[in-house]
Amino acid sequence: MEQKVEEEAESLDPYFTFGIIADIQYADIEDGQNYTKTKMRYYRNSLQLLQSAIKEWKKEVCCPSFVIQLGDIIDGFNSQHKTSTISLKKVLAEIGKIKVPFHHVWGNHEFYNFNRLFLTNSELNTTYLEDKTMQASTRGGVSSPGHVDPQQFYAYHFSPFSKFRFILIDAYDVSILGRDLHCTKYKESLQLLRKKNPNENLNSPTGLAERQFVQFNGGFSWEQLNWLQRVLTFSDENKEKVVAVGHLPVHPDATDPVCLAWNYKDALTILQSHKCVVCYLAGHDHDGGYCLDSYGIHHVTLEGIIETPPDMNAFATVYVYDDRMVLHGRGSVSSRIMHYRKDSTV
Ligand SMILES: Nc1ccn([C@@H]2O[C@H](COP(=O)(O)OP(=O)(O)OC[C@H](O)CO)[C@@H](O)[C@H]2O)c(=O)n1
Repeated sequence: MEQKVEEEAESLDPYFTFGIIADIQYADIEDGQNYTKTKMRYYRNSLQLLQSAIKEWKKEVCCPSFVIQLGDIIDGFNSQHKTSTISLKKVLAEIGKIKVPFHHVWGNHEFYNFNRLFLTNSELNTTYLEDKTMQASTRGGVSSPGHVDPQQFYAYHFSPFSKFRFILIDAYDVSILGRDLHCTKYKESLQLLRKKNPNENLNSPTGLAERQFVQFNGGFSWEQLNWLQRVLTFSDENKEKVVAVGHLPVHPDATDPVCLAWNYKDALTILQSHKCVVCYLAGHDHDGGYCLDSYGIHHVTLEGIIETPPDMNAFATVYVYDDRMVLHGRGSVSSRIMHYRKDSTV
């Protein structure tokens, strides 16, 4: 497969290419195990792996047009060590060494370190890269970038090439992470989480029928889902191909169920009801995952940098063509050829 992917990627000129990387979770602390003690986490080395991914992307014949950082850029331990700002600066300095735009997704570790107001005013808010041409018709109710209300959600879309659109969605819109304790969304999220998870430790999935209802996950508000509907309707009508992106996976066959978004079914139903959608990219589950759903949408959950041993790596370059995307994985990321669904628009 590896050789075929490289041959595929080099044989034709792609429309454009882009990089993907997930769960860097940098912290200047000793290596340690994950909560369940099944995997090592290499907190310092994650910065080196980011560096080598950037070197590789810079060396590519066709330099990526942009990179999507799928969330959890620094680890929650930074908060305890009071190193959140310095660690973020270090990671962003590395990212600054490649002159292509990074689109940043927000994951649970962003909220362990920062609140929404901080994130909104930080370099991790990349809504300035959004496509403004259809803003008025789709963004309804959401303030313009720079004045984003932290009570709202962090979601936007952009079109890097004619007839292709990427939509970043906010899987912590409904969540108790990052929200002010007094706001309605926090109170409603806590109420929902407590209803679904009777454990004293709300991070524990023990005994749950719906294992995704843990504190380290979140979900999508109806306001955001309606916005998503409107963007996808535009893309259908405009005969575009859409790649949706979020920190949390939305298909149970592409992840350990404990990593799914709370109301993943609502998001999935919407994505599947629009023939423009060809792919969904996520992070969060460090083991990674993949499935092609019954509607022909490719669900890629990218392996996490944080649990990737120092002598390996985990990132990818995606080559986009008229009939397929070729994902060239590095290290623990499998390469794959992802043909578009037959009914997708041309
Ligand atoms: N069974 C569990 C699992 C975790 N916790 C606590 O929840 C917080 C978040 O966990 P963490 O593993 O750090 O989250 P990641 O986003 O890095 O990884 C998500 C998936 O696990 C990856 O596969 C943390 O405070 C844990 O201690 C818990 O209490 N009980």
